[in-house]
Amino acid sequence: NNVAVYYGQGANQPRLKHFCEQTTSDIINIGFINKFPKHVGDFPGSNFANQCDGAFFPGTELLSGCHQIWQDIPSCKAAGKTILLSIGGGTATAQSIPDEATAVWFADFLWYSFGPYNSAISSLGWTEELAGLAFPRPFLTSSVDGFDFDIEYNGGVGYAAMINRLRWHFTKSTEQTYYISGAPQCPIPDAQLGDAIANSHFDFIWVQWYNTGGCSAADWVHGTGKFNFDDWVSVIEKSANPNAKLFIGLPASKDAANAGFYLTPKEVKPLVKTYMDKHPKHFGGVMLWEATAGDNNVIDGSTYTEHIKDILYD
Ligand SMILES: CNC(=O)NC(=N)Nc1ccccc1
Repeated sequence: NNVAVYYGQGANQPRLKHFCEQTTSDIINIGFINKFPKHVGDFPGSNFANQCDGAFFPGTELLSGCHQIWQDIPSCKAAGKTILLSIGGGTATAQSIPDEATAVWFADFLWYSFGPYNSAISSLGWTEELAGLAFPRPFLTSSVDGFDFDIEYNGGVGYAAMINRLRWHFTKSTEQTYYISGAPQCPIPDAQLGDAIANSHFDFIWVQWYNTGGCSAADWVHGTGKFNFDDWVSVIEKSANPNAKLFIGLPASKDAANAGFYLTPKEVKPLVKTYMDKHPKHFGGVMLWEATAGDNNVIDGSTYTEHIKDILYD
């Protein structure tokens, strides 16, 4: 079982390698690509909070000086971490995919800009003169292991096409395995990712069981509502990848989510044990929002993230 954490939006967060030097997290979602292309040829935009140097590729909202992330990804991969680039996030309230052509363009952009470096297609010193001729490399020669879809608004159309295009790129690249993951909210069907989950291949689904009362992890602990892990297993079994792994998404500290959703490690343990044992085939582990909050939430001398890791491995 794995611990997946989000990185990139933490308050005063340390650089990425701080988390790659720890044994606690296995999958790190770097968030976010928080602006989406409006049409073919348009660039997406990014935000990684205090990381990067504030410079953008000219004429875009895409950060160009993320030297810490560029430097740290190789050591993260060497430490056996899976590094995914997360698209969307809680602030992408006005983002959407207007049509199929833009979905394919967005997928190509992500692949050539953040996937395996190919000097024939992407330029390390991208300038505006190269627009339309070459893709930029925000993390320079470093590449990610796949893409996470944290689509919280205006979803539905376009994401299945985008993911299927990324899958096409994945099959062309035999040098390593690439992954697709998603972070739906707990109500079923998820308005934003339901269509994509049904029609394109996800490897990991980490449900945000901490934003919506009635189906949350806190509901299970408090004996309210209906925590719906079982129902999400059924969704996955009917999806384009019936073997996708299902993770329990949780807030890593009290102030990392809306009031009432945070659970202490003692409260989490029976929940994780119950569903790990009930669904051994689909249970993938726990996702935490987010890395820095978990690191700063020290309980009995261990971080929250360490407590979660221990619960999964005890
Ligand atoms: C993995 N994605 C999220 O956790 N998104 C999100 N909106 N989280 C959140 C952060 C603070 C308050 C409520 C939700």
